Amino acid sequence: MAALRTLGPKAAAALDEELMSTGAYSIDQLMELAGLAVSQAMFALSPPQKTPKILVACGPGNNGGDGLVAARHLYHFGYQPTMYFPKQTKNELYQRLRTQLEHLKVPFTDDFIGAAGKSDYIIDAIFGFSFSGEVREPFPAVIRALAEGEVPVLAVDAPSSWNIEDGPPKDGPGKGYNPHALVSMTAPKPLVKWFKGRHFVGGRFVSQEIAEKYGFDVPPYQGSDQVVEIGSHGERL
Ligand SMILES: NC(=O)C1=CN([C@@H]2O[C@H](COP(=O)(O)OP(=O)(O)OC[C@H]3O[C@@H](n4cnc5c(N)ncnc54)[C@H](OP(=O)(O)O)[C@@H]3O)[C@@H](O)[C@H]2O)[C@H](O)CC1
Ligand SMILES: [K+]
Repeated sequence: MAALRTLGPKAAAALDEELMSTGAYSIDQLMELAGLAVSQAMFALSPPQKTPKILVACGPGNNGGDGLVAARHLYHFGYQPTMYFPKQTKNELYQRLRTQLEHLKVPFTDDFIGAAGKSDYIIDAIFGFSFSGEVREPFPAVIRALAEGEVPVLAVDAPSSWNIEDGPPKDGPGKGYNPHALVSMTAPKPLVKWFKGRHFVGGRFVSQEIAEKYGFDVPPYQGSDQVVEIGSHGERL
């Protein structure tokens, strides 16, 4: 079966822009749908009875926002999330997402490595399609720990530190990082060519017309699922 078509970083950013302008979506809505999809991918990988303790690492951009939303849904699914969110922007949306978690008494930690050692699963919501260049502080040690750690990782949209077009870094903290699972938001990015783990697509709200305009495929979602599992490189299963 042919692989789903991929969406490069420029097209992915343009799609988000269109969804938020002529598409009439707000960023809050897109992030809520993305975070819900992440939480459903986590549930499909391993239910809370098996892996209750989830460490959610959030970066400063919208990839991190997806992680904040996912953690709230995971809490309601019965998991015990812990947040690592070292670089919070002043943006009001992120403050609200954080407050919602604080009301649920979801803990925030500054000690990623200590928390990782006590976790059953890690969600990597550090960088998505706007990552570029060398990993800057405070993230190199975190990315190194993801690359070298034993705890399985679910990456949101991209394994953080991977180049969106060219895949895994040849050196630096992300060298050798190949997470256990990936959930691509809306469509796989070109980096999936190098990905080896379990792979889901989420974002069940985009019309066929928009998918055609941007040159990607709407995957075969089932029932009321917000995610569908596909092959590592985007093949239909
Ligand atoms: N429909 C959808 O598919 C949706 C997907 N969403 C998610 O949004 C991300 C893309 O979000 P964006 O805000 O554009 O960017 P990122 O989160 O990927 O990253 C931006 C921040 O990362 C920092 N950054 C970038 N490069 C580096 C680096 N080399 N070292 C350290 N930090 C880096 C950058 O920080 P600054 O310090 O420079 O400000 C940015 O702040 C997409 O992947 C999806 O997960 C949305 O939820 C909407 C719907
Ligand atoms: K990520």
